[in-house]
Amino acid sequence: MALTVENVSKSYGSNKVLDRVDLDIRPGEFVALLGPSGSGKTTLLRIIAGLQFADEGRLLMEGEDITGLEARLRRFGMVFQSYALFETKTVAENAAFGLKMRPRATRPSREEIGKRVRDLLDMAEIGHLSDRYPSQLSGGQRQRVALARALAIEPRLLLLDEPFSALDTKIRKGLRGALRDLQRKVGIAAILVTHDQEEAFEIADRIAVMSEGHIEQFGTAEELLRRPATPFVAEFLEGMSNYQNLGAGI
Ligand SMILES: Nc1ncnc2c1ncn2[C@@H]1O[C@H](COP(=O)(O)OP(=O)(O)OP(=O)(O)O)[C@@H](O)[C@H]1O
Repeated sequence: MALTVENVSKSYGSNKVLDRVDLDIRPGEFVALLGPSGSGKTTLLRIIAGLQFADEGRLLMEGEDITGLEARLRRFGMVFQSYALFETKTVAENAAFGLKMRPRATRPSREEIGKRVRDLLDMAEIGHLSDRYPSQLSGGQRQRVALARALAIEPRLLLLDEPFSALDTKIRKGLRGALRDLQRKVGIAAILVTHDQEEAFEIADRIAVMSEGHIEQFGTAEELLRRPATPFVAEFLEGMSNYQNLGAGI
């Protein structure tokens, strides 16, 4: 397994927001955490990222126990809803940031950084924008920069929290394919938080449907549609029964 989440629980005061969550992510797999607002998706992702810590349970990355490891030592790439680019740096400088910040011993040479950044920007189809500043980009282009920056550090895992939710529907749909292609090419496992059923179905290999702090069912789109494990899953995915017609995933 790439990542194993084992028996993770988290409470805020008397509010239990995660209740004994288990999740296994295979190498190279794209997993979506799908559920309504407040179901605990972001909390689970933040615990995986090391930005918050579980009250109970363990996290294993490639067999290594990372439960107490601080975020910056996990070597995970992260993309959030807000673009969080450096406005005074160009696209290429933004993408190179994580690499340039590395201690000298593990930092690639300037030439290697330049090449890696160029390759990633090309893969994200924004190579022609490398000298622009964020203010000169569209929302979709900014998210592509954020994605290239997250991947530049050669992360062990890519974490995405509603990365497209601030964008309009048409751009969002275009970015789904770009994200999936890029993740496949780079070949690392990824976890996407979304409340959008269609987005999860289109991008993910497997989907964890969450409700009230636990995982109702974890499976492929086909498994979830054919054999919903609970009435909640059946109801939450009700509108997706014609998904085959969208032509992806299953
Ligand atoms: N720092 C916090 N302090 C107290 N309660 C919190 C905190 N963060 C989250 N919660 C609560 O935990 C529950 C789960 O929140 P979380 O953000 O993980 O859900 P979500 O499924 O990601 O929802 P959304 O799609 O709205 O972001 C919610 O009831 C929320 O109010």
